[in-house]
Parts: sequence; C-alpha cells; structure tokens
Amino acid sequence: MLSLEQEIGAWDSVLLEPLSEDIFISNLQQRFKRDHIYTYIGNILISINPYKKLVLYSADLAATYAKRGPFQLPPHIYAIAGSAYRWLNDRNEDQCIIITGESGSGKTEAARIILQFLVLVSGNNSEVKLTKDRLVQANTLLEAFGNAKTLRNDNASRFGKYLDIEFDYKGDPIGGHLMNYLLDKSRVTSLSQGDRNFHIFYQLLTGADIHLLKGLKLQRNVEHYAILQMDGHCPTQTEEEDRQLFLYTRSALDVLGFSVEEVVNIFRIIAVVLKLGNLQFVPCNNIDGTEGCSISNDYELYEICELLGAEHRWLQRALTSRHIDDGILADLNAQEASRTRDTLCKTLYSRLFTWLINRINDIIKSKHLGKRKVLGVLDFYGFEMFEKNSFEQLMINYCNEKLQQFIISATLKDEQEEIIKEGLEWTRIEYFNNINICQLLEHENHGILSLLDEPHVLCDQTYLTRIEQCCAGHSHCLAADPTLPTLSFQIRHFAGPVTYTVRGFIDKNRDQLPRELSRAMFRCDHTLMQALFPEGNPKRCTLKRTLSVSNHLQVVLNSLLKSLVGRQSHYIRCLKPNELKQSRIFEVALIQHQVRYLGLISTVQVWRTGFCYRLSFPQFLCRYKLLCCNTWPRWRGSPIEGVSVLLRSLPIPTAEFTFGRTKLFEIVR
Ligand SMILES: Nc1ncnc2c1ncn2[C@@H]1O[C@H](COP(=O)(O)OP(=O)(O)OP(=O)(O)O)[C@@H](O)[C@H]1O
Repeated sequence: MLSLEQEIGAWDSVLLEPLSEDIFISNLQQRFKRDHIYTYIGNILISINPYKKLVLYSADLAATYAKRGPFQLPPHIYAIAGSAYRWLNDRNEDQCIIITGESGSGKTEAARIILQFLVLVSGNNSEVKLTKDRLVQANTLLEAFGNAKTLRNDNASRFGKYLDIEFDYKGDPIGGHLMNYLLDKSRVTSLSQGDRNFHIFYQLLTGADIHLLKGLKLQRNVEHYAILQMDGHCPTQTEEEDRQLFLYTRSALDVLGFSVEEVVNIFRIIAVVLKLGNLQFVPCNNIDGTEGCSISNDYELYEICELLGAEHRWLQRALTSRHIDDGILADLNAQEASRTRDTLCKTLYSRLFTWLINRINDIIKSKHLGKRKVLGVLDFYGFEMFEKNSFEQLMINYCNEKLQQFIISATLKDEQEEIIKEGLEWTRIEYFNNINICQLLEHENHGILSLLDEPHVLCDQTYLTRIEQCCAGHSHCLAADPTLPTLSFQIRHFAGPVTYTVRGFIDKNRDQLPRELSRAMFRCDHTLMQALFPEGNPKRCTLKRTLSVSNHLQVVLNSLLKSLVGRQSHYIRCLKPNELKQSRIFEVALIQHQVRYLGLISTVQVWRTGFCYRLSFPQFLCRYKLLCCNTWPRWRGSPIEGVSVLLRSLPIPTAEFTFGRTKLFEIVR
C-alpha cells in the first residue's frame, strides 16, 4: 500500500494535465477501481466510499503517517489526521477537521477512523488510556441512540455531531466535548419505506436478557411494537447483529461509568417510548355530546405508569384532554390524542438523547487545569432530497448550505482574495457561491427561516403566503407557482432543487409540549423525569420564552462556525460512488453531480494556479532563522529583508516562491 510504484493515476488532482472535469473524474474512477479511495486536491482529501472493508488501517500505518509529511506518502485519511495532530503539537494551534458529503458517503466512518488514528498515535499511560476508551465508547453509544438504518445507509447518523478532543502539552488526549445538532426525532413515530427506527429499540428487544425485558415489561418481539412498523411491515436487520450490538452498547455504558441505576432508567424510558407507541385511542361521546376518546388497551398505560412512577389518572388525563383556557379542560378526540401520544414519544426520546450527551460530556470532560489544545471533528448529516421533504429536511439542508459556504469561503473565496490583496498576479477563478441561498434562508426580516418566527404566522398556510410574498422573486426560490404541489415551495439549493411541503412546519418549529404532558412527566417518580421536563415544575417561572427550533439552530450553528474560523481547518469531502451500496460500481453521473455541486473543479483550479504554502514574513523568519548565520539568533532589519537574506542562503530555486505584501508564498510547481 505504501509502495509508490503501485499508486494509480494522480494522487493529487492538482497535478492532472490537462485539467478537465472528465479527466478529474476518470482519475478518481481509475483509482477507485484499484481500491485507492483517497485522492487529494492540494490539502483537501477526497474520499470515495468503498462499501467494503479495505486493509488500509492499522497501527503500523498510523505510526508511519504520523511521522511523515502529508505529501510524502500516498493520500490517506491518516495523513489528514496526522497533519492536524502535528500542527496541534508543533504549532500549538487549535485544529478542526470538517467532513462533508451525502448520506452514506462515509462521513461517520471517516470520523471514526480519525479518532482511531488519534488513539493509536498518542500516549498510553493509564489515565490517557481511560480517556481514549471513553471517547471511543461515547461514539458507540451515540450510534446506538442516534443512528438508524435508512434506504441509503444501514447505519445513518440521524443527528449532526461535533466532537472537540482536548490534548495536553504532550499531545495526549485529556478529555473532550460533544455537541449534537438536530436529532431526527420525527423518526421515533413515523418511518419511511425501508427505514428503521433508532438502533437502540431493536438492540434492546433482541439483546436484553429475559430478566431485563421482564423488568421493563417488554416482549422479545419487535413486531409487537407499533413504532417499529412501517405500514404494518417491520424492517429488521439481522437479529444476530442487533444482539451483538446490544452487548457493545451495554459495555459502552459500563466503560463510560454509567451507574446501574442510570442504565436501568435509560432502558425504562426506551421501554416507555415503545409502549406509549402502542396506545390506541377510540372515540367516545361525552355526556355533553362532544367527542372524546378513551384508551382501548389501558393495561399498557398501567405498565407505562409503573415504569415511570406516574399516577395513572394524571397521565391518562394529560394524553386525552387539554386546558384550553385557565381552568377549562376540553377532551381530545382520538386523532388529537394519538398526535399527543406521538409528541410525547418524540419528546421523551429526544430529551433522553440530549441528557445522554450531557452525561457523556460530564464523563469525558477534562479534569486537567493546565493549558490545552483542541482538535475538533465535524460530522454533519448530509444534504437531503426526498420525494416528500418537510421541516426536518429544510433544517438539515440549511446546515449544509452554511457548511458549504464556510468551505467555499475558506478554500475558494478567501484564498483568491488573499492572493489579490497580497498584490500577486491572479486571474479570478469562477465558482458557484451559495451566499445568496444562505441569505434567502436566514435574512433577518424576510428569510425563509425568519418568517417561521413571525408573530402573526400561526398556521402553515399563512407561512406559505409569507414566503410567496417575500421570496417568490428570489432567483433560488420558487413559490406561488402552478407547477408546485399544494402547500409547497421550492429552494434551488447548491446541491439541487428541493420541494418542501409546509404541512406541520409551524408546530415542528415551535416544538412545544402541551403543558399537561410536561406537568405529568415532571410529577413522575422516575429519577430522570424532573431533569428531562423542567418546564413541568409548577413552581418554575414560565415567563422565559424558549427559542424556536430554527432560531436555536441558527444560533448554535453560527456560533460553531464562528469558533471554527480561528482554527486551522482540514477538509474531507466524502463522495458516494453509487446508490446501491455496491463496492464495484462507480456511477460517473452520480460522481459528476457531487463534483459539480461541491465545486471541486474550481478548487483544483485555485490550487493549480495558486500557492500551496504561505507564512507571514515574521512567522517565516521566526521559524527558519536558525538556518542562516545572518538571521540567527536575531535579525535586526525589516522582516521582508530578513526573509530575502534567509532564502538567498538556502539551496531553494527562486522559481519556487514569491513575495506578497506581507507573506511569502510557495509556488505549487
Ligand atoms: N472507509 C470505509 N471503508 C469501508 N467501508 C466504508 C468506509 N466508509 C464508509 N463505509 C461503509 O459505508 C457505510 C456508510 O458510511 P457512513 O455511515 O460513514 O456514511 P455517512 O456519510 O456518515 O452517512 P449518513 O450521513 O447517512 O450518516 C458504512 O456503514 C460502511 O459500511
């Protein structure tokens, strides 16, 4: 693998001559056919999902890549991780690795390999080893609770993840911090064709021993649970796999130090979600002639109450009635009660997930007081475009637009602007900038996301009308158009047009749990409930307004991206070779689509004509002054003169570098 002779095509697309989209793709294809899934564009790594296990990852190889510079060995994800790790240690600068790509393109696997690399190349004393074990096991736990099988990917992450790993001065991991974004909680109660619910449900039902199942009042039969069925059909992975994965999840909980009580409490909530999903409401007439409903399988509710330590009448009332005005209680009809039940299932699950992340953060938090350096890995779920797209897709695609904008700025826009600012000769390279789409979405007054929070926008139809009024003329928005399905608008995203149906947008954005349910949950005798439903505390001041989902997402995402600006970033662009999850098929059209919307050819062009390395004159001098007796130990003139003197004394051809106004640039070839 490390033999250069065996390398196929060009390692680095920057070296392709001549450059065209066809040649770029054919180079990727040639390499992919021989299992060379990694190729560079300068310092950006392209990774194509091989859909099979390759012998590309080992402790020896990690050690080799850790010691050598990125271009001394064939392209590899270890090289990117190694660069980030070296910069972190040698330059004492915080780093981040940003992994992007469509669902199933290999992002989560890439993040896992990076973590594995850092585990392999860092120290091994008992404390460091424990930290590393915990970081790895945190991943296992997140996959169990946050991943699910979808049509595109058997282990799709259904949340966005950013992991900051903290290192001490020796380069050993001392802790970490996880941020999660947008858990796809709608999946808890509604599954698309071919999809499964979150892995943990199946793992628990197939893997738990009989005593645990009995204690949780569950049956070992996935088909018994409504939320695991899609149109009556229950898609199953192999039972053996789920059983095995349950053992890993259990062991991860142990390694992370969850107490026995905590573990039981977690599983109780999972059991409650499964059983709540089975509750059936049947219509009945009240004495006053209004329509109400009752629960036909009340025994399930009794068992749920036992698991939660809840009073039956409280929970039953919370599920079947609603306060409409102070003191007036109205009965819900069967349909409304079913919706309330689903809301409770989703909220319970997503709050449990957030609680888990917070608990993991407590556990992996660094206890060291000294200075620390940070290496972050961002693995966000990819752009989504389905037959039917709803609020969740809009949120996910908004995040993808923002990430694309971040990467464009760093690799195409800022790069070119810096060269021009430095007074170097440059012919502008055109690229598609998605800034207009970001503005269409988040414009303060009439952005598609801002309109969701307008005070008078109280229903989905009004929301659509506002989009039609404010955004219909935008070049990336199609609204009030006869070709669109009812209640729909379209956004032309950087990765393609997506038609969204606004049904349910307003409720999903508000994401409010009926007060009765919060109160009923808060009153439970289950230790976690008060932490999960603090707003149910009758003593709590209710004046504080919570942010809507879209508003909250904008705040946290912008703050994350802002914090990444100050870091040295490394990019991994994951590509999917086919939709069939086949290891041999390289669908040129599919790759071409990804290459185009990611702007990869423009990126190669910028790298080809641009500069691979640069340092400000003072930085260059500081780093290399010891190589020349005229600059060592101190240069007293101007930094630019010092750099000239230093370079003249070294055997470097003058054609290999050029002087900007404030920096020295190394020329690519
Ligand atoms: N480097 C790799 N080597 C072997 N198999 C891989 C590799 N990368 C991905 N795969 C396979 O492809 C599957 C999908 O990859 P992964 O889950 O990482 O995709 P993803 O981009 O994170 O998708 P999503 O956004 O849906 O979570 C993996 O479960 C694994 O089987």
